[in-house]
Amino acid sequence: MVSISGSVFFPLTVPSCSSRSRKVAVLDAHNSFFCKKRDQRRIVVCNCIAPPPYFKSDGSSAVNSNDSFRSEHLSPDNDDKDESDVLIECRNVYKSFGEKHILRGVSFKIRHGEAVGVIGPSGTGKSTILKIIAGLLSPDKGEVYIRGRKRVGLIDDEELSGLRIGLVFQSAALFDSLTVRQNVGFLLYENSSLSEDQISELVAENLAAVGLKGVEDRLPSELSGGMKKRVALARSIIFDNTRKEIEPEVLLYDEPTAGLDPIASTVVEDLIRSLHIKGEDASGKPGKIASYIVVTHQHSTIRRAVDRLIFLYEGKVVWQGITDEFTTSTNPIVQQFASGSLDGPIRY
Ligand SMILES: Nc1ncnc2c1ncn2[C@@H]1O[C@H](COP(=O)(O)OP(=O)(O)OP(=O)(O)O)[C@@H](O)[C@H]1O
Repeated sequence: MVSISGSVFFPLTVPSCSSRSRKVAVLDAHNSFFCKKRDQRRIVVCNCIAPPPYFKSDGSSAVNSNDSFRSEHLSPDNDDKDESDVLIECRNVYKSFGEKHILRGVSFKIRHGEAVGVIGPSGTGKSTILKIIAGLLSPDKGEVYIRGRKRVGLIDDEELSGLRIGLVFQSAALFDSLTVRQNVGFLLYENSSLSEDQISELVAENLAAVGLKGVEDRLPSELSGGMKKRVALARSIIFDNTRKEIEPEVLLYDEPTAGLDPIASTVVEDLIRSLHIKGEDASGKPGKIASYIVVTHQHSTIRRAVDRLIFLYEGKVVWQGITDEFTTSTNPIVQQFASGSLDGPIRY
């Protein structure tokens, strides 16, 4: 799954072992497709490379990732801290669309083991920064480092850095004409040499991890909104487990609970937690996600699904803090956003 300038690339044809597609489709903002030769651009969402030695065997970091964020602060990062567990760093990132200057010097770090929320008013560039981290957009200025290696191009760079980065779209972005099995196993049908049976087994396992069983043969239209999001999560976490390497993975969630009722939101929030290495998935296994970032507007998601918050406003990080500080902060921007007040520095 690769996107450039707002277009998302997906393999186009229905996956089948006998005829692995050599084409990818470009899904534009209006969900229309056109074909593109796969060889023009490699599709990399899940590459499996061993973690560096500073990760413990259980996948957790040897370094306590949260110590530097015990108190809120405006400066994006604590530079005195050990850098060895930094998975992603945005350094002074700028991005404009035409005359719209969206990101104007965004800097932050995501460390191994972190669960981070990115919040801020609408249109402030939250989804844009996720796409830049995922390698779907390139910054106009500034750098993104993936495990200390500067991203030079777009998504292919992940392969060099040994970090799988998955982006879970707000809309779930499932293929309507494919079954749940084909949607979840999509990249494996396309990119692995696993047999259909092996892929089916992995699909069932990953659906179980998100609390879904027996839905493999259904079409997306036969699922509720919450189920679709869970299928999208299963698709994000599935990988070829016959490869020997253990891969750390970062998941980027773009408004995962938007449009869900409060209970369905809670289900998805808990699911996000359970997929994290500090959690346990629905089938009782430890989660596989090393770190994740959630873009959200929902208070419940802020409270339930993340430990640390990054507040974007007018193209910059204006506040960072642990989740508990969000409602007690004396920062007027944060206070206004947390209370939903019309009075304050944020103007609509
Ligand atoms: N590919 C693009 N081309 C032109 N403008 C874009 C593109 N992508 C985003 N924008 C614009 O950039 C701005 C920031 O968009 P973005 O989706 O990152 O904001 P956001 O903070 O995630 O907003 P929201 O909370 O409403 O989802 C918006 O004004 C949007 O219209």
